[in-house]
Amino acid sequence: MVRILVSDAMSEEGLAPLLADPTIEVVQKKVTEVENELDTFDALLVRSATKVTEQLLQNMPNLKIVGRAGVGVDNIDVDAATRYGVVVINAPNGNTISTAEHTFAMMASLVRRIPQAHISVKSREWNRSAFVGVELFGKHLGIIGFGRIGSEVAKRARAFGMHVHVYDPFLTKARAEKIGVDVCTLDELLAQADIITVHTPLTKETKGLLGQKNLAKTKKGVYLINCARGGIIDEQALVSFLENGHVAGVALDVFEQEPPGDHPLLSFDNVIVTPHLGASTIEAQVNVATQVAEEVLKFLQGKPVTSSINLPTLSKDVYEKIQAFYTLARKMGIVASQYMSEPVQEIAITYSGSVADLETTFITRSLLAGFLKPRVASTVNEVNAAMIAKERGIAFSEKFSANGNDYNNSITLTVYGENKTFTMKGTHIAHYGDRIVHFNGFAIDFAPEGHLLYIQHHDKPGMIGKVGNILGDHQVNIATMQVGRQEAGGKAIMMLSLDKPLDDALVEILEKIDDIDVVKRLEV
Ligand SMILES: NC(=O)C1=CN([C@@H]2O[C@H](COP(=O)(O)OP(=O)(O)OC[C@H]3O[C@@H](n4cnc5c(N)ncnc54)[C@H](O)[C@@H]3O)[C@@H](O)[C@H]2O)C=CC1
Ligand SMILES: O=C(O)C(=O)COP(=O)(O)O
Repeated sequence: MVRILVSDAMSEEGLAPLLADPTIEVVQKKVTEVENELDTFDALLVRSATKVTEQLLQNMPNLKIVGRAGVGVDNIDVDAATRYGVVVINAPNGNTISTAEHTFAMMASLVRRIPQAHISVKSREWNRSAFVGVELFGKHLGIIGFGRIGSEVAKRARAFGMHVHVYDPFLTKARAEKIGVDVCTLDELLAQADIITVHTPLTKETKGLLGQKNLAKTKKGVYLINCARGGIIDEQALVSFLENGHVAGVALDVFEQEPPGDHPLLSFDNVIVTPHLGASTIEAQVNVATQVAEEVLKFLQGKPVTSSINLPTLSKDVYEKIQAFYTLARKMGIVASQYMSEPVQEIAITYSGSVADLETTFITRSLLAGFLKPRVASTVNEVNAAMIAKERGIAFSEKFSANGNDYNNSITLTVYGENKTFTMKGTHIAHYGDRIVHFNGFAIDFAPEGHLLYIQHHDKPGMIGKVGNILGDHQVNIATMQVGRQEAGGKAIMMLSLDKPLDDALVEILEKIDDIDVVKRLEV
């Protein structure tokens, strides 16, 4: 039974695909309420409240995937998740509209002082002159971060007759022109805007982006809005610009610490606040929960996920095309790693023929994961394979060749070890399966599956018989056997597929046979 922990409040409707699956048990409890069973969960679903720290990941050794029902993953230690081989996915667009609408609600509330007026009337006052606002029409709106939410805010601002200026260092000119916004530098935006709203992720670059220095470049009387992440506008700097009257008003949905406690910002009359409500609509919550639930389900069924933070993303079409090679590559990695039982410095992969035109990132990661699996104690998979290879000083490279060299497609793997170099070539044949067609310099044809026994020997009459007899005497049945040689009477190999794995004693007996040079068990 697969166990999924849902540790933040999530829409039941969105979680329906998981709740309906009889092979899945969904536990809707906080991490602190299930401390004794953390090691039993396969998946963890969170919003922004649960902090997925390295410590939590360590306490959840069975965890395979973290699903963030929302956009920001700053509450998740993605690097640590990657190291532990845990996939992190999010729901990148399910709450875009809700957050853009909330930003607009905050903007209108800010310039018309609606929250303050509301409190006043509820306190039985009727003071119309105290709440004179300004129009949005004709004002200059500066949007910092022009992704999903920023661009939805821009559309609404234009409908309100605002002039929109955008700063986003990653925005392409073509996209900006298509949307018809004025793209400017940060300094230009700061100098022109009557209202500034931030819509970036919280990163090293954006933390404190609107701090002492940049706030000083804004117009006196500027309004500021943060419905993105606490800390993009530096809270301490903000306090001083409110105190000196430079900033006319601030709307905050997010805080450096949530909840903010008794923060000095909360005592300013012209600071309006909401408790991180951008995504809190029925629609957004159904959307994000549905997105992560469907993605987690796909992942658990071994299908590709499309919104992963730490894996290359794959469409269903691409996945279907690469699937066969993905499996072949994994098996080749496992075989090569066992054959090369020595330290390895480099792995070179050449994709030839039809496979060379495919998205090979995943195939390479699969091969690396297969190669590293017999060598590392921790979980290794497509998420962390490249990172672990790097940590272990194993370089890897990919080459592509349109020519399949007698095969419609092939993957050639060369492993450079401390003492020797090993090469193998595999191909996938439709309706036939995975075949290894070159092994260690020998042309051969075997399926990389099950309990394999590789023997390198001198090409002499009777060698196959000797091996066959010994295995037979020890009740080891040979399922298939392939042979190859470089030249008559020269070096030759046998690749046997056995019905059960060989024990050490039998390997030693085989090694002692005259004219046998190498005996290797390969378990795939
Ligand atoms: N208040 C709430 O409940 C919600 C908050 N959010 C937050 O809103 C923010 C934006 O979300 P989306 O628009 O969905 O993300 P997005 O990824 O679509 O857009 C972010 C944009 O920021 C830009 N950017 C990155 N670094 C920048 C920098 N140094 N300067 C200027 N621009 C930069 C990127 O190029 C990108 O265009 C995120 O921080 C997200 O976590 C999202 C949903 C709900
Ligand atoms: O999606 C995001 O980035 C959000 O900030 C929404 O957070 P929440 O899921 O409401 O805790």
